[in-house]
Amino acid sequence: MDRKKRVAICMSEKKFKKLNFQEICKTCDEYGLEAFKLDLNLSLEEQEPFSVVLHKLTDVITASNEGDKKTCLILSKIENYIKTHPNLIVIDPLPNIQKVLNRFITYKTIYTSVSHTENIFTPNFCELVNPDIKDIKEQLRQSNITFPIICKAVPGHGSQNSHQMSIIFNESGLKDCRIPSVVQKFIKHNAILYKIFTVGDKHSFVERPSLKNYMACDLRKTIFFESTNVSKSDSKSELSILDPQEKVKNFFPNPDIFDFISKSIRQAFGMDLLGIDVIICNETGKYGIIDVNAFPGYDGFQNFNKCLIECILQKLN
Ligand SMILES: Nc1ncnc2c1ncn2[C@@H]1O[C@H](COP(=O)(O)OP(=O)(O)OP(=O)(O)O)[C@@H](O)[C@H]1O
Ligand SMILES: O=P(O)(O)O[C@H]1[C@H](OP(=O)(O)O)[C@@H](OP(=O)(O)O)[C@@H](O)[C@@H](O)[C@@H]1OP(=O)(O)O
Ligand SMILES: [Mg+2]
Repeated sequence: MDRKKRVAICMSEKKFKKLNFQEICKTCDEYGLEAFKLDLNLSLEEQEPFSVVLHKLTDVITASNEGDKKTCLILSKIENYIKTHPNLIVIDPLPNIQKVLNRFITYKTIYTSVSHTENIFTPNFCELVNPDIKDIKEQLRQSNITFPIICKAVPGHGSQNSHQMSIIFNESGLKDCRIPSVVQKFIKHNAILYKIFTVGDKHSFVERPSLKNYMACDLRKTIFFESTNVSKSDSKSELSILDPQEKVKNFFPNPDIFDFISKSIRQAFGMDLLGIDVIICNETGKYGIIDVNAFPGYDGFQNFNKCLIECILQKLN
């Protein structure tokens, strides 16, 4: 009898726990596959055979991008292994993961692939590399970015400051821009965020809390915040409470547009496991893509394990 095909899974212990590795093993077994934890500290050859690598190596790749020597060696080992085993299925391919690790590249990729359509956009953005305020003002002008702006760390995943952000309301706040960073125009969206979770050709979406309708203001001080406190399913941030006197007209989300966004982003990034953050502009009703993540938490995605294994099987066949 043929041996079961083996799926090598490689991620942080924290992610293994969240994913519930035992459950994944069970589902794999039901579908005729065998899952095991790949140990990057051992030789990969020693752990053969395996046909698929399923990973969340965003933290490893980011540390390596940032020059950490030990992590560079680990990453080279796996990259060389992939190079010499062209039939190995890697979910998702490492070069494609790089696109979501740098927010500037992420936004450029969205801009050039999906944002030309009528209802979908990515808010105007630019990369800041020079702390000179005159230069920052000029960059904002050239990129057509008006206040308020949101300033984000360049690495979107895995770095210590990936999730530290600020909202800047006026020119005097520009001194608070972290350098380097990516700046994006703030879009008012009635404090509602939609997370589209994609697994291969399937997706679903959930509603989450988000930032309230901030407006430009000459006197207002910069707000610094941790994005991890704002848009989780149980977040109760004071930054999300709409002004009581504000009358808001909510747009009902259109599942067909989410379907289109999921397909377009999957194609543009060449990835199967994606989290896509979308807000609906409360003035135009257009769908703004503000963030793309590799292998997100999938909190609220029904039958995730089954969809994941079906996605793997599709690639194997
Ligand atoms: N351009 C924008 N306009 C308005 N609000 C925004 C914008 N960009 C981000 N936000 C708000 O800030 C939050 C964090 O932004 P973003 O998703 O880029 O951060 P992140 O750290 O990459 O998040 P994640 O936890 O998804 O990895 C969003 O959930 C949303 O509430
Ligand atoms: O931990 P959570 O379930 O919140 O998942 C978050 C995930 O953390 P994890 O890797 O531990 O799963 C984050 O990855 P890192 O930036 O930290 O690499 C990022 O993808 C968030 O977008 C996910 O939040 P979501 O978009 O799904 O709400
Ligand atoms: Mg996000």
